[in-house]
Order: sequence, then structure tokens, then C-alpha cells
Amino acid sequence: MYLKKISLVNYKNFEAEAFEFNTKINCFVGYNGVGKTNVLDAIYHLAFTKGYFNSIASQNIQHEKEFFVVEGLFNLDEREELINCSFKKGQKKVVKRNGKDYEKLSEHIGLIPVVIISPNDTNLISEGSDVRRKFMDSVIAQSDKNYLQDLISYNKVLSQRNALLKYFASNHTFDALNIDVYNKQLIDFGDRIYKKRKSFAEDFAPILERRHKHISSEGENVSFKYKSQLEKTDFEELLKKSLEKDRVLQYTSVGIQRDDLLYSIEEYPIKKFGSQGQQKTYLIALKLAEFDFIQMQSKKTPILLLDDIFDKLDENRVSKIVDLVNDDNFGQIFITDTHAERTENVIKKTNQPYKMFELN
Ligand SMILES: Nc1ncnc2c1ncn2[C@@H]1O[C@H](COP(=O)(O)OP(=O)(O)OP(=O)(O)O)[C@@H](O)[C@H]1O
Repeated sequence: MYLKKISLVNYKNFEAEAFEFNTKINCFVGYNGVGKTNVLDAIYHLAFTKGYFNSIASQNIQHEKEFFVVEGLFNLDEREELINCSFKKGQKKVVKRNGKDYEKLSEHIGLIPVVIISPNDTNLISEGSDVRRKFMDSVIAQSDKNYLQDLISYNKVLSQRNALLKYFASNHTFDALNIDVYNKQLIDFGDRIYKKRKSFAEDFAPILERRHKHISSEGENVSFKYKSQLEKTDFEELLKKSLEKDRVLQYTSVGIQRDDLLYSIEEYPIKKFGSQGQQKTYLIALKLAEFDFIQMQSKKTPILLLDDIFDKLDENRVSKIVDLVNDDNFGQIFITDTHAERTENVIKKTNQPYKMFELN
């Protein structure tokens, strides 16, 4: 699978721009702020129907403009797929596949698998559990359509249950039967999501360990664990036990919305004890494992977006990545860097076809 060309209208700093790509490696080079990352973000947008760096659609419209359009022509299993994504202020985002609107944007997820490696990924360690859940959800959703539907349904029921708890509190009333209706649905969707996350983590952990061994010269042991309240107690029991507390808090305090991922190095949480270098290596292994996992599950080779990678990594790690790219396992790759010469020198070593784009 590869992206043949893309066109951008009023997308961030691009007023009207089009690029035709090499089927293998494409490098965007230029000074800081010229829009290299924005091109990667536009590609990401075509896959996920939203930006990676800023998911607020209106902020992806060029300042002072009313709309944006991103269109990409992909080659997927030897057929062409034209994906068009547009957004006008005050309206709903529209995504079209070969001219036909999607009813629900979530139906598009998984058609174009994309993995991005960016300096922004440090959020996956430093930020709260919601960022890690989003990561896990996006990996699973790219190869499992029902998962995303379950998740959307779960979140809908969860906010309805929370609204009901608020209503009870402010009106000094309570209706157990009413709460039960929501509990049943939460349990139904929540159990399915829990099982899928658990099975994902079991499959993912060894892939991550293998990738980590490849790229780290230190040979440390890393682990990846899924943490959920549903591990020890079943969901029905959890909801029952927390009902009094939930009524006081006026929201649902148990469930898969509290899940987290625990990353460790030699048994210690990497967030607290990992050096910056160890964290970077872990994150790259995490993203490459995402690549492997999606490829394995969906039988499609994801497009790989490498943002600013040469700037943030030392020589040793960059050469490891180059070795990886030489491995035929990879498909189309997009790279951004501020130094044209440095990038070209490194890319030449891969002996793979490439195209350079100089932005200014
Ligand atoms: N909605 C918007 N409208 C217009 N310009 C925008 C918008 N959002 C972002 N930009 C501009 O995009 C530029 C940043 O682009 P981008 O992050 O792609 O740069 P870059 O070339 O990757 O830089 P670096 O090398 O620093 O990573 C900034 O100049 C910023 O002002």
C-alpha cells in the first residue's frame, strides 16, 4: 500500500499545494516551521480522519480561512482509493472514499493503516492514562472494526450514566432500576473491550520486547503490561461495590475508562526511573511494535511517518533505524528533517528509491 499523491487546500500553513510521492522513501526537508510536520499530519488525517498533533478540526484550517481540504490518492491492493477529507467551520467533517461520503467517520478507520513516530510520542510516557488508552485503542481499532463501535457505544452509555448520577444528586432522588439499565449496557460493552485489550496486550508485549532488543544495544529487559480494574473483580461486582461512592462523586468511578498501560524497564516503571535515552528507545520500540502488530493483524503494510527522527536521535539509533528500513518488511516511509544533506546521506545508505522535497 502506498500514497501516490496528496493535495492540500488551506491546511495549516499550506494554501494550495500538491505532492507526488515515491512508492518507497519520501523526505521533507527545510527550516523549522516550514510545514514538514504538517504534511505528515495531513497524511495521518487521511488515515484517521483527524490530525495527530491537533485533533481540533477548526485549528487545522489555515488562519483567516473558512475551510480545508486534504485529498490523497492511495494504491491499495493494486486498486486506487481516493480519500477526500474536508472541513468547513460550523459544519461536520466530511470524509469521502472514491467520491462517496462515509455515514460515520469511524467506518473509515483501518482502511489506510498508518504509524507515526514523532517527538510528541513522549506524551505516551509523561502524560496521563488517557493518552496510553488512546494509543492502545488506535492500534486495536486499525485492525478490528467492531472494537471502535463498542468503544463509542461504551462512552455514550458512560456519559448517560454520569448524567443520571448528577440528576439524582441535584434532585435528591434515586432509582436503582434506572441505573441498572445503564449498568447492563456498560457491562456488555465494557467486558468485550476488556477482553480485546487484554488479548491485544498479550500479543503485543513479546513483539515490543523483540523490537526493543533490536534497537537497544544495552540489552535491558522491558515489559508492557495492561492494567485494568476488571482483572481482579468482574465488572458487575465493581459497579455494585462503587455505587454509593459514584452517587457521592456524581460520576462512574470504575470501568475500562480507568485502564492504563504500564511500561517498565528491568521491572521499574520507565516514567519514574527511565533515563531520557531509555525512554526514547522504548517509545521507538513501541511504535515499531505497533507497525508489526497492525501488519500482522490486517495483512496490510502500514505507511510509516517518521517526524524529526534524525534530530531527536543519536547516530547509533539512527543507523539502527536505517538497518530496519533496509529490511523489506517496510513499505512506504515519510521522513522529515531540518538538514537536507544529513538526511540524504543516511537515506542513500539504504539503497532504496527515494524522493526529496525541499520546503521553504
Ligand atoms: N491553522 C494554521 N494556519 C496557518 N499556519 C499554521 C496553522 N497551524 C500551524 N501553522 C504553521 O505551521 C508551521 C509549523 O509547521 P510544522 O510543524 O509542519 O513545521 P516543521 O517544518 O515541521 O518545523 P520543525 O522543523 O520545527 O519541526 C508554523 O509556522 C505554524 O505557524
